[in-house]
Amino acid sequence: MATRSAGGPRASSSGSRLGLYIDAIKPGITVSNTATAAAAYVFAAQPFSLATFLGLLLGTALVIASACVVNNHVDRDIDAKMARTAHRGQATGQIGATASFVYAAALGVLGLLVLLLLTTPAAAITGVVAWLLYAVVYTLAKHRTPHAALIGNVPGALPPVAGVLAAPTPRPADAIALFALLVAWQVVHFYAISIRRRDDYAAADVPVAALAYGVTHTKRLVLAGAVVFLLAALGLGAFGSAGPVATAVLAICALVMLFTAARGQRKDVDATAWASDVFGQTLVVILVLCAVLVLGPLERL
Ligand code: HEM
Ligand SMILES: CC(C)=CCC/C(C)=C/CC/C(C)=C/COP(=O)(O)OP(=O)(O)O
Repeated sequence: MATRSAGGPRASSSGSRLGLYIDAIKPGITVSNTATAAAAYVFAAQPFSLATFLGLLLGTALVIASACVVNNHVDRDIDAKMARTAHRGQATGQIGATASFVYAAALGVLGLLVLLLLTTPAAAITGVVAWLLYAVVYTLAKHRTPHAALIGNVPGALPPVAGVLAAPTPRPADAIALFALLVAWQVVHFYAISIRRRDDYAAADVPVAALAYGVTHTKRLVLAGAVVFLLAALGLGAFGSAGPVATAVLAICALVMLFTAARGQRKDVDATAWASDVFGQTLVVILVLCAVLVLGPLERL
């Protein structure tokens, strides 16, 4: 039977107690997902309200952080077996069940209150739905099926939808195109990760795509994700509020990812190194997407 210390440095700490609690909210994921919500609000809000923007920023960050704490608690056994996650406080046993529960509840309740008081009911409801999908549905599915990636894709694509819905007059086309962009982006992002980290996932018996379908098939899914990203970028220009410059920048990002994805289909390419390149590119692309959304309104002046 699996024990929490197997494969992980149970006795070692990643730093101070505060450091462990910061780590427990997955700062990279919390910050980047919050950024997509905030950027989508700037893109969609006419007129812009600073109070709503700050409420969305804080409320979304707290709700995502809460979901990450729950996920880290449930995942503590598998996290202890993966080199990338073995240092986490819940995996090492330094953050127990009660502390996780209190921490997640405090973050979640505060986040929901901030969203309800400072944004719109639709944005707050989107936050609750995303919390349930990530903290409960994805987290339970991750251990059992490779389709978990597609389930996790939905909450990952909902923060920009919350951003649009926090605007005074949200445009459905913006919400739909941004949702599609994020879904496609995550296909590229996570299927590349599943290849790059496949040994880690194998050690923890997590059935990610690269293990369940094989590396060759997963590479094709990465390529498909890049194609859909291009279509969604064009859709944001054709049906949503993106101007020609914003659309062109996103299309260039899509073409770069497509080119890299296509290069990786060759048999002689080192799959792990290629997947790491793709992963790195997704991080640059999400930054560019946020910048395009923030600067996009300038094109409409
Ligand atoms: C199905 C959805 C997703 C899954 C399964 C997923 C999974 C992961 C994993 C496993 C890593 C660590 C990769 C490594 O170090 O090799 C990672 C990193 C990262 N992900 Fe995702 N991700 C998803 C969605 C998202 C979304 C929606 C965003 C942002 C909008 C995001 C942003 C990041 C960032 C910034 C990192 C690097 C920083 C960090 O490791 O914390 N991810 N993701
Ligand atoms: C408003 C709200 C709550 C939105 C949710 C946004 C969110 C946290 C998206 C991330 C999606 C995701 C599946 C991440 C990977 O988790 P993982 O458990 O596979 O990552 P790990 O292996 O690093 O623990």
